[in-house]
Amino acid sequence: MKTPLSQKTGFFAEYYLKLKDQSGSSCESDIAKLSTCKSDEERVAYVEKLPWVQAGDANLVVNQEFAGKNPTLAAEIKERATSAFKAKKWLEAMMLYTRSYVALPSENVAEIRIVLANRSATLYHMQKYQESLIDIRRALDLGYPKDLIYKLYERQARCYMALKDYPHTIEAFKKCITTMDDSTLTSDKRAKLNLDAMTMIKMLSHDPRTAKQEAKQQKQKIALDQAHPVKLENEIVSPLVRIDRNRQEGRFARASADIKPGEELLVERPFVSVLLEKFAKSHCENCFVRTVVPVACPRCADVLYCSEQCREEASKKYHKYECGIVPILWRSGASINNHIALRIIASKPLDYFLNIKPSIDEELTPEQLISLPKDDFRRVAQLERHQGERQPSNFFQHVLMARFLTQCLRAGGYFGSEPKPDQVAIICSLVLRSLQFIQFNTHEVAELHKFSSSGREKSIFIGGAIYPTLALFNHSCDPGVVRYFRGTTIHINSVRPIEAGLPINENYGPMYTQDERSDRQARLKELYWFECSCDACIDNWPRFDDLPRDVIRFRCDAPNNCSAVIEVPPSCNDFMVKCVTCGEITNILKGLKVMQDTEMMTRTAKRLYETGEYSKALAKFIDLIRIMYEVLAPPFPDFCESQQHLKDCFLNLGNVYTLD
Ligand SMILES: C[S@@+](CC[C@H](N)C(=O)[O-])C[C@H]1O[C@@H](n2cnc3c(N)ncnc32)[C@H](O)[C@@H]1O
Repeated sequence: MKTPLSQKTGFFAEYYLKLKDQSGSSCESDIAKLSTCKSDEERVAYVEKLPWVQAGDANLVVNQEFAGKNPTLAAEIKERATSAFKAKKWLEAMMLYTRSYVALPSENVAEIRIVLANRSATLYHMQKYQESLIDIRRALDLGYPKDLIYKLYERQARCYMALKDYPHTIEAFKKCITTMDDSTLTSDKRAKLNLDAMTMIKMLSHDPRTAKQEAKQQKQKIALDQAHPVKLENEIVSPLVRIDRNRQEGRFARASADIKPGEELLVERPFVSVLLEKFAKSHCENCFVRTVVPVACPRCADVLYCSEQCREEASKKYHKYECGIVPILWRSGASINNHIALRIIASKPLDYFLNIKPSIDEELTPEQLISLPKDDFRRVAQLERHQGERQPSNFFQHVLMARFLTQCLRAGGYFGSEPKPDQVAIICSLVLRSLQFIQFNTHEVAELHKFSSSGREKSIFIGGAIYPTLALFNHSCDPGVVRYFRGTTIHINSVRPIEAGLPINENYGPMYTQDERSDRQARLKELYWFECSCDACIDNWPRFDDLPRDVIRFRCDAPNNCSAVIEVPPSCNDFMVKCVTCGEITNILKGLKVMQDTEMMTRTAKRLYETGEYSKALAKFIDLIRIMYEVLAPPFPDFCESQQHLKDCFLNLGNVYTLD
C-alpha cells in the first residue's frame, strides 16, 4: 500500500501506518473486495465495518482546539513589538503587534485598542497611511481612553495630510484640538500642539484644493475605511465558448466562432478556494489578497482576513465548521486538495446535501451543467473522476481520508450535538466523491512575484481552487489560452487565433516549448489519466531551444484553403514557392514583409513591457501574434516569444507582488 498523502509526515500518516501494521494478513484481501462495491456509499459502509479499521479509529480522535487566544502570550508579544518600535524596526514591530492582536481574546477590549493604536503608529512610519487610518478608526470605535484620544486624531490628521486629503485633515486637527481638553498634557506641550494644529487648519482652509475636494467628497461620500480591497468581479462565459463532448475526450471547450488573440473567454470565481498554510499570515484566507492589517477570527485566530467583510463571508460559509480544526488538518499532513474537499462540504449546511444527494447522479448535458446555479454541488460533483479506472487500493486510501475529513467536520459541529450515523455516512460518501473529482479538476492559484532590482518575474503558487466551468476545458501542450488571477477570480484569455469549431484548450502543466514529448505524456498519464494527442504531441514539435532557426514556415495561401506549411530557408531568393501538398503557388513576399515589420513592432512592444506599460504592450503583442499567424505557421521562435510576452502581460494584470 502506498501512503495516500502527498505529504508523508503528520499524524494521519502515522495513523495509516499503524493501521497497516494492525491489519494482519486479511488486509490485502479485505481491500481487494472493495472492487465489488458499486457506489461511494457502499465503499464507505464496507470500510466502516472492517474490524481492523474500527480498531484503528482509536488512533484518529479529532477535537476542536483553540490555541490561538492567549492574553499572557499577547502581552509578551506586545512588549517585544514595543521594543522593535522604539528601535525603529517598523516591519518587525508591525508583525509583532499583529500577532499580539490576533492572540487577544475578543473580550480584552482595553488591550486590543492599545495594540491597534500602537500598530497604527507603526503603519504611519511605514507610510501605510490607509492602513494606519483603519487601525485608528478601530481603536476609536473600541472606546480609546479619553486622555489619549487627541494622539489618535493627530495621527489621523497626519495620515490624511500625507494622502493629500485636506478636508479630512482639517476635520481631524479640529478634533485633536477639542479632545486635548481631556488630556493630561502639560500646558506647554498643549500650547505647542494647539499652535501646530491651528496653523495647519488655517493654511489648508485657504488652499483652493480643499474646497474642490470637499465638493467632490460631498458627492461621492467616500468611506475609505469601509472600502473592500478587492471588488467582486462579474463572471463571464464568452459566447465564443461552447462546451461540447465526445467519446475520447469527454467534455471540452470549443470555439463557436473565430476567436482573435487576447479575447477574454472566461472570468470565473471559485466554487471553493484554500490558501496554502505558508501564506496564511500574509494573505486573506477568503479572497487571497495580501493583507497589511489583518482581521482575525475572534475564536480560533488560525486564519486571517483582509477585512471584516471577508471575515463575515467566511464565517457564514466554511469557517463556521472549520473553526478550531484548521491547524489539525495541516498537522495531519493533509494536502491542499484534501482541504478543498473538506471546504466544499463545510461551505453548505447538512440539509443541503441531504436534499441534493438523490439527484447528483442524474445525467446532465454540458449545457445543462453550466446553466445550474453557480453554487449547486452538481456543478462539481459531475466533474471527471475516472471512477471506472480506480483500483481498490486507491479507493481504500481515499475512503480513509474521507473518514478523517468527516471526523474533522464532526468536531467542527457540522452534524450538530447528536450526529446521526446515516447522515454522517452520506456526508462521508460525498467527501469521498469530492476527493476523486478534485484530483483532476483543481487549479493552482498564483501570484506574480517581481524582483525590482533584477527585473526577474516568477509565478508563485499560493493556494488551490476549483472552477466548475474551467474544469470542463481539456489540455493541450500548445494551449490556446493563458490564465491569470485577480484575488481568487480566474481570467482566461486567448493567446492566438482559434478558428470556429476548433477546441479551446488550456494547459495542465507540461508545455511543448519546455518539455520533451515523452516527459509530457508520462506526466499527463500519471496525473490526469489520459494520453495527449495535441498537434505538438502528434507531430513531435521541438522544444523552444531546439526549434530550427534556418527555416521559415509560411502558410500556403492558395484559394483552395489548403493552409499547409511551406518551409523555406531565409536565404531563398525565389518568391514564388510551390506547395508540396496542393501543388499551388504561394507568393512569400508578403510573409517576408510581415517578418520585417514585426521586428520593429516587437522592439516597441518589449520597450512598453519593460517600462511597465502592460496594457499598451499587450495590445502590441496581440497585433504581432495576429499578423504573424496570418502568414506563418507555428511552431516558430518569434511566434513563441511573442506569445510568452503576451502571457506575461496578462500575468501583470493579475495578482502581483513586488519584492526588493
Ligand atoms: C479537467 S478535466 C477536463 C474536462 C473533462 N474532459 C470532462 O469531461 O469533465 C480533466 C480530464 O479530462 C480529460 N482530458 C483532458 N485533456 C484531454 C485531452 N487532451 N485528451 C483526452 N482527454 C483529456 C482527462 O480525462 C482528464 O483527466
